Order: sequence, then structure tokens, then C-alpha cells
Amino acid sequence: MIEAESLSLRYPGGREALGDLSFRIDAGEMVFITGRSGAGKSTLVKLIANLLLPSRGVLRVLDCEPSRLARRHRPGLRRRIGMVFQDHRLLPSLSAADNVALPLRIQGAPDGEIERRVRAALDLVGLGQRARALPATLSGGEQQRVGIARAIVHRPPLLLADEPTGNLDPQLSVEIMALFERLGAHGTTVLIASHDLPLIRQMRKRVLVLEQGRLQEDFRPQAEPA
Ligand SMILES: Nc1ncnc2c1ncn2[C@@H]1O[C@H](COP(=O)(O)OP(=O)(O)OP(=O)(O)O)[C@@H](O)[C@H]1O
Repeated sequence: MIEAESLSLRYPGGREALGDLSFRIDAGEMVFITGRSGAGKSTLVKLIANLLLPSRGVLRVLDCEPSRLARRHRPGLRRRIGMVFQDHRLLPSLSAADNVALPLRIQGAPDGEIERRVRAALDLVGLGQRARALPATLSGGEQQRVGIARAIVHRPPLLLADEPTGNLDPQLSVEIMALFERLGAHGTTVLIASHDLPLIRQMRKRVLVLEQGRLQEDFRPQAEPA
């Protein structure tokens, strides 16, 4: 699903933000990327999202190698990746349902299918009753859930989230994580960049720890003793 071999990224004029990362993530895994501020978490997410290209090394995402992909095929790969951001980036003049519908409209899906899928995505995040609400009338957590519904409405096999609970209280953060876990159970590969260590520990999933752009640890929590 995702394979990195000696992956490195240097920003133009900057120092190396990621160096020599090698790891593999299988389909259906839920994995956290953590590390201190500046460790390279967002950079890794952007590489996997195909928003940046590696300076060295190899990255394969969904059986494609973005750096070898012709420019015209890049949007096709991006469409197979759902993205959730900390600041959810909803369009303020559109209702929750219309925000969620955007990826399907861009794909040119028929109206009936859009309506059905948008309803299913909003139900999944527990916002079926707020479909007509404008973002400004929703709480921060509800807006974040609309952002998640928008990221999954076109059923991407890969979901990337960059600090998705950064602005949420602990209870809501746990609920959002439970939602990601449910998506994982349906076969979506979920990759979450987060510095919220207590929350990550609680989830008991695989964790990639970055330190100054290097992969310092790659561990899975042990099963609870019987
Ligand atoms: N557009 C850019 N141009 C130059 N350097 C950058 C750019 N974006 C990030 N960097 C540098 O790359 C390194 C990694 O940044 P990145 O944003 O990936 O870290 P992070 O772990 O996500 O940090 P945070 O938790 O603070 O968001 C940092 O040293 C940062 O200053």
C-alpha cells in the first residue's frame, strides 16, 4: 500500500526535512506518525499525499510511484487519497452536505449517487441531522467531522490525517479516533500524524516515531497480557 525506501526530502534552500526513511504499510493498517515539532510529520504526510516529491529514495503509494507518474496522472492518484486537516478547510458558504459532496462533484458523479453517498458519509460521522447547516453554525468538533465525511465520501482506499484532533477536546478526540478505527475495520488504510501521545498510546496501533527527519522507532504495542 505504502512503501518507502531510503526516502529523503530537502526543501528548496532548506535543510533535509526527512532523511533515509524506510518502512512499509500494508492495506487496512492504521498507523500513527509522531515526533516533536519539526520532526517531519507533515512533510511525510505531504509526500504520501503526492503534494511533494521525494528528493531521493523511492516512495510507492497505492501501487504508484508518484515521482515516475506523468503529471497528468497525478490528480488520479490524489483522488484515491482522502485528506483530513487540522483546520478542516470547509467552504463557509456551503452547507455541510454540499461541502461533503465536493469530491464527488469534481469526479462528475450523478446527482442521485452524490445524494446517497453524502447522506451515508454524514450518518457515519453522526451528523445526519445537520446536513443543511452552514459550517459557522457547527461546533469545532462537528466541523472536523464534516471534514472527515468529505475525505471519505468517495471511499478512498487511503486516508491521511494531519493533526486531525489538534483543536478538539480529549473526549471528542477519542470519538474521532474511534471513527478512524471503524474506517480501518472497513478496509481503509488510515495514517494519522499526531503529537498527542496519550491519545496514540490509548489506540494501541502501530506508531512511526520521527526525530529530526529520521525514523527513530517503528513499533506496535504489545497485546495486553491475558
Ligand atoms: N515549505 C518549507 N520550506 C522549508 N522548510 C520547511 C518547509 N516546511 C517545513 N520545513 C522544515 O522541515 C522540517 C519538518 O517540518 P514538518 O512541518 O514536516 O514537521 P512536523 O513534525 O509536522 O512539525 P509540527 O508538529 O510543528 O507541525 C522543519 O525543520 C521545518 O522547518
